[in-house]
Amino acid sequence: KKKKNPNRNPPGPRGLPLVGNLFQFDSSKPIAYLQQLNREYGPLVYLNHASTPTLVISSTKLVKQILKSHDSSFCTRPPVLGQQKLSYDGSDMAFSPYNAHWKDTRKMCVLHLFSPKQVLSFRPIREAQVGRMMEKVSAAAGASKAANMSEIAMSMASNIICGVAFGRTYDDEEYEKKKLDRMVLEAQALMVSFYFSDHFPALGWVDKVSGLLGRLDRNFKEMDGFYQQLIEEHLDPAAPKREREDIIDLMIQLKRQKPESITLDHIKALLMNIFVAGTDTAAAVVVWTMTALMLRPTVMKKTQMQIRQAMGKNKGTIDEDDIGKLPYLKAVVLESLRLYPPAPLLYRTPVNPGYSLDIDGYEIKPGSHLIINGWAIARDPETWENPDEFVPERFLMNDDGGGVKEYVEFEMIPFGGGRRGCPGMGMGLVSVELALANLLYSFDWSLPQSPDAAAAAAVIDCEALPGLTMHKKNPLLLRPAHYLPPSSAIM
Ligand code: HEM
Repeated sequence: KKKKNPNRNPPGPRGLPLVGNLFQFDSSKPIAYLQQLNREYGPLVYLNHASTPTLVISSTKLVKQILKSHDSSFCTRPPVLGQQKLSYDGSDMAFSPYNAHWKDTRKMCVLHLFSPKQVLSFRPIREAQVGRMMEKVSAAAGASKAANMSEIAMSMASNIICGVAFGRTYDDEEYEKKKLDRMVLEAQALMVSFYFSDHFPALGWVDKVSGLLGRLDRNFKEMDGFYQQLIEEHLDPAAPKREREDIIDLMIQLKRQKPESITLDHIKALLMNIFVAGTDTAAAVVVWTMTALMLRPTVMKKTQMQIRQAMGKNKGTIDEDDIGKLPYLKAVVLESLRLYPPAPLLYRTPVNPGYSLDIDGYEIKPGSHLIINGWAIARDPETWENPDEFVPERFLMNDDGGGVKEYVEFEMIPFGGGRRGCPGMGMGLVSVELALANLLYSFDWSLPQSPDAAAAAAVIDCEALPGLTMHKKNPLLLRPAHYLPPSSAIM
């Protein structure tokens, strides 16, 4: 085994005394910052975040070492104050440390909540919400107006999750819905905020004085009240019967079977995960895929042609049974997930704080935090031919379609990997494919006319907002035109 620098850290930028590289990390543009480091120092970069050694990993070869060979040692999350508070101190799955609770919760979710059978049982919710989305787009087309696809995709994804999680959907203008959206957005921002307490425990008071802890507390109480009310409604024997079982019903049944291991806080924390991890990831995939296609008219044409040929002119609405007949669309979604992963950074730290690891000849110190840069990994030139080009064909079995190849594990990681990989992948993918199939089948798309060239360019630029999920910064405003007469295009 080669030992390049047994006693030295991997390469990285010089830091300042005490704070190290902490304040060099540009959290408003994390991907651009990490890409710059990758270019300058290679696929393994060392950063000193106050006293925490932080490693940035940007190649398939290295990510395999972590998520495959050393997964059991690196499947816990670094503790972050905002995430701990909003997850009821790790009573959830996504931010829980790797422990017996996480193992039980993960098993329960995989077996009962996100199983293929359960995902299938939510199919009517997805199809109904995609239908509502199509009505909105159709109204914009009828009025020859631009549709705000960022808002429309978010509303669809959020209504699917509300239906799945607690059996309710909302109108966009409803007060409750606006309140929920605001709370979830605030929670997401608080989860990635910078807390002095995380890096300099002695300066924890700064978080209090700055008002951050107050905001965190208020958001927690608001969200907690919302979950509490939902659970009470589900427990109320006089409540009207719901059409189908939702996640809260399933959790209540599981709690009855195992009252000692499932508490109300566990149910609430898991609801938080489903809102935070399931809503805007799916919306972001729809928006980035439409953006990618608008930037590449030839691929857009080919995708629409393949869908329209496979579905014929009288399909009306594409349903989930049809998706298997659309290999090119599936390849487009995979290529979009490769180049625009909505959650591009994965976070890990050793399960055992004393654990040290040798990566690529460097000894990684105990207690290090790892940032796995999925954005760079999916562009690794050692793995991909023309990595920066959008080529859906790379996922097809052959030139005539003939089926879609699965991507090779760790060559791209849009759903993460190893034990902490996304358990909602099946549910997320099917919603995204159904939405895109319908949008591309029924409408032709163009950019809104704008006298302002900069505003017009922003519509399909690729600037992203910072956060756990990478959203397009400028809303995607597109003009839809009915490809078929409206009566046959809409259910
Ligand atoms: C297309 C949509 C989605 C994408 C791209 C996505 C992506 C991801 C990624 C990158 C991770 C981190 C994995 C890791 O650290 O290795 C993750 C974790 C997770 N996702 Fe998803 N996700 C999607 C949809 C969903 C949905 C619909 C749900 C639930 C309804 C969900 C629930 C979760 C949970 C609970 C975790 C945490 C798992 C753990 O820490 O054990 N996701 N997802």
